[in-house]
Amino acid sequence: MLKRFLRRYIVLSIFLLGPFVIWSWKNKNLFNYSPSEAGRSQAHKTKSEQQKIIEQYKSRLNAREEAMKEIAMHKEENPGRKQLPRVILIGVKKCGTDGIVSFLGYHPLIKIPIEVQSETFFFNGKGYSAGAAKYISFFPPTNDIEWGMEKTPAYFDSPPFDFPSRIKDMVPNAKLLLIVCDPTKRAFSDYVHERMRHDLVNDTMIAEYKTFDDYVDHYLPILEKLMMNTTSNFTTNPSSDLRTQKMLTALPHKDSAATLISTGLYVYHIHRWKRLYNQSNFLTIDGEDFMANTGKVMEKIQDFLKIPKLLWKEDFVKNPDTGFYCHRKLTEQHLNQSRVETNNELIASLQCLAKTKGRTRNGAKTASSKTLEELRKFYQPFNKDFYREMNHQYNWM
Ligand SMILES: Nc1ncnc2c1ncn2[C@@H]1O[C@H](COP(=O)(O)OS(=O)(=O)O)[C@@H](OP(=O)(O)O)[C@H]1O
Repeated sequence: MLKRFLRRYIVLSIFLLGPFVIWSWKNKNLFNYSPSEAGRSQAHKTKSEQQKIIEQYKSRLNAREEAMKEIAMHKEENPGRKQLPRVILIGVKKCGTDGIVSFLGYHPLIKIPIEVQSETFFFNGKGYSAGAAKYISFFPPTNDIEWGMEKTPAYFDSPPFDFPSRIKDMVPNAKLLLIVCDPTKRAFSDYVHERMRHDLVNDTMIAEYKTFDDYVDHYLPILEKLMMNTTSNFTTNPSSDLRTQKMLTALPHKDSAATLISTGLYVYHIHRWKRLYNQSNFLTIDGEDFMANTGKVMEKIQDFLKIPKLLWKEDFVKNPDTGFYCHRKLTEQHLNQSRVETNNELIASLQCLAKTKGRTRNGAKTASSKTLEELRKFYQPFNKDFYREMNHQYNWM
């Protein structure tokens, strides 16, 4: 069934998109056009150039609508059943996990457990001992072409040390997504999050530390000391440093507040996942890239999952008020717009993340530059090791 569906989608796409691909290659210079910002940067293009581009987009939109109809029909004939998910987003907390899962939720083949706001906390929660039936109960029914998905940001650095095998054993074929980000910014974001939680429910691990400066003043020396005593002493071979990996993974049980800093020591946490997962079933996303180029990253994720690319980069539009990308499905109406919409009209048409997202990254809350600098210095050698380990140059400061 899946093969038949994919075959029809591919044939339809080739039929409708083939001429478009050839045409767009020949007209590369026109390709700065983003209809999601229709009218905003079009002054330099002639009317006929704009018209050509719009017509090409219309063909793509038709192909997408046809694919959506196929999926809806397939869904009607095959309502599916409750089963294990096929995608799990394992973290990292405060790096954009909500953005990934919320935006993927606009894909008609991705099904997330809405009742628990997509977070099951199954593998690191009390329910784990209840087994697969309990886990399955979280997910909406899925058929052969649909993908159940959950995210629990704390999985990445959750104890016990063999935590990844909990997932691998129960859902052996699941694809894992991981989003990492600048650990200094992550730590501050996590602090603000925990502080808000404290103000709301009066129960968090950082209650005593009234400011981020207070928190870092207390905890950074503790972490520095712990890491000084590692065999690798800030450098060289974190993969062989099993003792440190285990020590860091056990930290949440000993002193959970320390995780605001220890979570960002990615190079030590990544190894236990790498032992079980390879590039075909584990995708790591740079959260800074996700924030700056949301649509591009969403396309990359669909490629990795090998699902039809029905979310396009043009479906993500920056909110001029917050600077964050939001979802707005491109339609013919946007292409036909005869005038530039106002900011208010634009904002009203966007599907953005909840207001609890975007507290620190857009500068609404800031930390002292001295504290941030101290943290940056601490993370620097570990970041470098992580870049080397991942064979990717992340541009974190
Ligand atoms: N599109 C978009 N809109 C709003 N916010 C965005 C977006 N993309 C990434 N982010 C950043 O995501 C940060 C929250 O990360 P998480 O969703 O992983 O947080 S959580 O672990 O689920 O609590 C959140 O961190 P804060 O700025 O500290 O609130 C945002 O900076």
